[in-house]
Amino acid sequence: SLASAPELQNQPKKIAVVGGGIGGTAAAYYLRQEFGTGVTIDVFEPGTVGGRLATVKIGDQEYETGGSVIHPLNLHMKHFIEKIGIHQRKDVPSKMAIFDGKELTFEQSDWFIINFFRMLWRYGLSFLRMQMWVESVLDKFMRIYQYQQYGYSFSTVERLLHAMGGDGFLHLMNQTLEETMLGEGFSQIFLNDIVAPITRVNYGQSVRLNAFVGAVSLAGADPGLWAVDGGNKRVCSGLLYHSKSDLISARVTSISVKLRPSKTGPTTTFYEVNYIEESGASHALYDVVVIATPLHQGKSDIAFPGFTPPIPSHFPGRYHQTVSTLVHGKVNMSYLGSAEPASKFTVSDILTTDSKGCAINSLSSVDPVHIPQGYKRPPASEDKVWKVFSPQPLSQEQLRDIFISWDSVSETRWLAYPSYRSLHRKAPPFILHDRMYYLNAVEWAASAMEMSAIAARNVALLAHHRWHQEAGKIDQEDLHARLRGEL
Ligand SMILES: Cc1cc2nc3c(=O)[nH]c(=O)nc-3n(C[C@H](O)[C@H](O)[C@H](O)COP(=O)(O)OP(=O)(O)OC[C@H]3O[C@@H](n4cnc5c(N)ncnc54)[C@H](O)[C@@H]3O)c2cc1C
Ligand SMILES: CC(C)=CCC/C(C)=C/CC/C(C)=C/CSC[C@H](N)C(=O)O
Repeated sequence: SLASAPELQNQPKKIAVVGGGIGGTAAAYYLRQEFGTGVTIDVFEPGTVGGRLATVKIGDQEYETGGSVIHPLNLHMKHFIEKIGIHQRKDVPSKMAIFDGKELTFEQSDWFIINFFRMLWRYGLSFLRMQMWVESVLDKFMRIYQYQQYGYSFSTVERLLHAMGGDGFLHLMNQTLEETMLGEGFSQIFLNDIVAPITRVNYGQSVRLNAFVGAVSLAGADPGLWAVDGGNKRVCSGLLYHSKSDLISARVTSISVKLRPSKTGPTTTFYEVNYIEESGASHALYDVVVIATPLHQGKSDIAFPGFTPPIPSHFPGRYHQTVSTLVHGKVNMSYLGSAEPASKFTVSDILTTDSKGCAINSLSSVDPVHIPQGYKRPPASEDKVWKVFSPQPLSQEQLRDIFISWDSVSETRWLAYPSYRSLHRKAPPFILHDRMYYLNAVEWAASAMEMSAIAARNVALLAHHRWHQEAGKIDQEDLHARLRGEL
């Protein structure tokens, strides 16, 4: 193997990270942590640092148009903001409603006790049982932090999931959320009324996505979600700065292996990264490469000529389109089938059921990325910013249905996350070649900021252990039992 060549026993001299989203910048941060100050880390990013963490300006304020909420137990994201010295956005209490394309079928009250009894009346203990099920998945999920703390890494997404939750987690990847929850005794009505609206707002997909990403989606409706003051993408620029990496504003077009004689005799292998920057095409040699962008149609187009076995530019499976439309205007209460006066309507998140009449996945009143002192979210009677998630761009007619007036519309068409409909096809590997790694393989388990951060730490550890031939830190079984009592 290339990693066993004697000249590789020292530290690598140059590492390339392809992609400057949360995955790539977190990888740069953890690679610096693993390999120390002697290595040069170049991060290639042709667009804005942040990738799918992005904001748009409306009036004088910025609003999140991509990844927006972070779970209170997402420990890497928490660690990043502490390290960078930025803060959580001030919390503005939110209120949820469910819309079936004709009317609001559920509206959260300001009072916890009223919500509790409404849910109990309609769905018995299903709501509480669902929270307990998600908590049990999260409990196992949290094991990854201890494994990573001790330096353990995994060569595939399946091994990583297995280390967290054993066969049970692999089983979640092979079953739909619908099958799993029906099997756990939840009713089809509960799935249609409550679970589907959550999977629709969070992944734009039905309850027939795999049960692992389904659980992550339900966790995305937990209380205590947070965001970063000034915009989530600040984490990416902060990590880039802290990792002391060099940002190269360029698109990588191909990566191939190059052999070079070394001073000591034996030939050394490098990766030649070809890229296009504003001034034209260029290339550079690296010891280690981390790909931190999805290798899928429409997401990136990187050729890997000359590898045996071949590395595809595009792995099987496709990314799901979610269009995020930010509208500054007044919502049309009669579109929501509501007779409530707009001045009293303070719901912030309107989720939708999987019914024919519903062209949108969600409609949310959004707050700016920085919450000014004394800020109160305006009621629906006032002009404010709404975010619509839909599978297709909204037509003028749809806009006229949903809003009575508006003065700005900003549309972002995202190839947002994998289409999780086809059940567990094997995820792509984390290791593409001896010293070339693929972070976004993790998105086939679930796509979320924290998932990219976990994969970033995993590939940095993998790169380090494989460079130094520390096989005992890769793909170890029974870590949970072995580390019990260690922390
Ligand atoms: C609308 C939407 C809402 C979401 N909401 C949430 C949420 O609330 N919470 C949550 O946790 N997650 C959410 N997500 C998911 C989350 O945003 C992603 O999982 C995460 O941002 C992925 O980060 P990444 O760095 O792995 O990939 P990306 O952010 O896609 O970064 C990849 C980068 O690589 C660059 N690139 C592509 N090709 C090349 C090339 N050839 N050379 C060099 N660079 C290249 C791209 O420009 C891009 O910047 C949401 C996603 C979307 C789209
Ligand atoms: C990875 C773990 C354990 C938890 C992450 C939970 C989480 C924050 C999931 C959200 C995933 C996602 C793709 C959300 C998209 S929409 C977000 C928000 N509702 C919005 O309207 O912007």
